[in-house]
Amino acid sequence: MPMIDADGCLLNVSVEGRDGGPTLMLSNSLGCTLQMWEPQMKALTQVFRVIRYDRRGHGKSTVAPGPYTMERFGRDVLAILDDLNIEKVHWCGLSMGGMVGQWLGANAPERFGKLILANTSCYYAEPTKWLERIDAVKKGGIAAVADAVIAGWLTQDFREREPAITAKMKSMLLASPVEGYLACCEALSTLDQRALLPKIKSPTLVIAGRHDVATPISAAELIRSNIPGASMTIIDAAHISNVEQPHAFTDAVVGFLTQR
Ligand SMILES: O=C(O)CC1=CCC(=O)O1
Repeated sequence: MPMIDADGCLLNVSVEGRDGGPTLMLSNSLGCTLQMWEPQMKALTQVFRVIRYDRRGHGKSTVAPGPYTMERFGRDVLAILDDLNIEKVHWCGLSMGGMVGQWLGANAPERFGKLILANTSCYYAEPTKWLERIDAVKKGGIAAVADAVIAGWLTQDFREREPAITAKMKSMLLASPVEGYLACCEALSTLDQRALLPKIKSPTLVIAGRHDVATPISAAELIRSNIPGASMTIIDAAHISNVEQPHAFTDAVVGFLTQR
């Protein structure tokens, strides 16, 4: 896996899949590493060259000092594409990954074919929940918020049915570097990309989770209705819909990206 330098921050990047096929870049949710895409990798790598990466402050990437912004995350992605000498990719980002996708779609449209913005938001009307989370993590580490976060990621039904997958997701969250996690929460506490959405011209699919309370269907609808021509699919899942409903998520991604 290459480590790619983005203005002094080393980003852990993985490139797999069909050589010469169209390229799809995947972007993670807060508190997740590139491993969150494992349920999709077998199917996606048959059709696409797939790029995954750990956002700065997460996984094996450098925990560069904050503050972080969506622009910083977007410029990290452009640094990866430049380093790999890739002109254009399709984008699928979940949660924070979808927020970075909004920034890229509006600010670097020539580098992106189609966009998939899953379980995401363009702004938070109530940023206090992020300030409370920052406070709790500063006092008690990620363990202090882990159960509540996991309850938002996966429905109770899924957690009871799939305890091993749930435990794996919780370990991933708990392994997040605290400083990187906090810097991302700070970026979320000031998020407002509403003005960017009408500038997005790429064909866009918005994916929402029927049981997602972190970024509810109303947040997805706000994004869909402000991006010209965007469509929306609702999946029977909570926030991390690609893990909770891997087949429905993969089918939505492949269907949208391969349709003419
Ligand atoms: O981790 C969460 O609580 C949910 C979330 C919101 C933005 C994001 O990336 O994850």
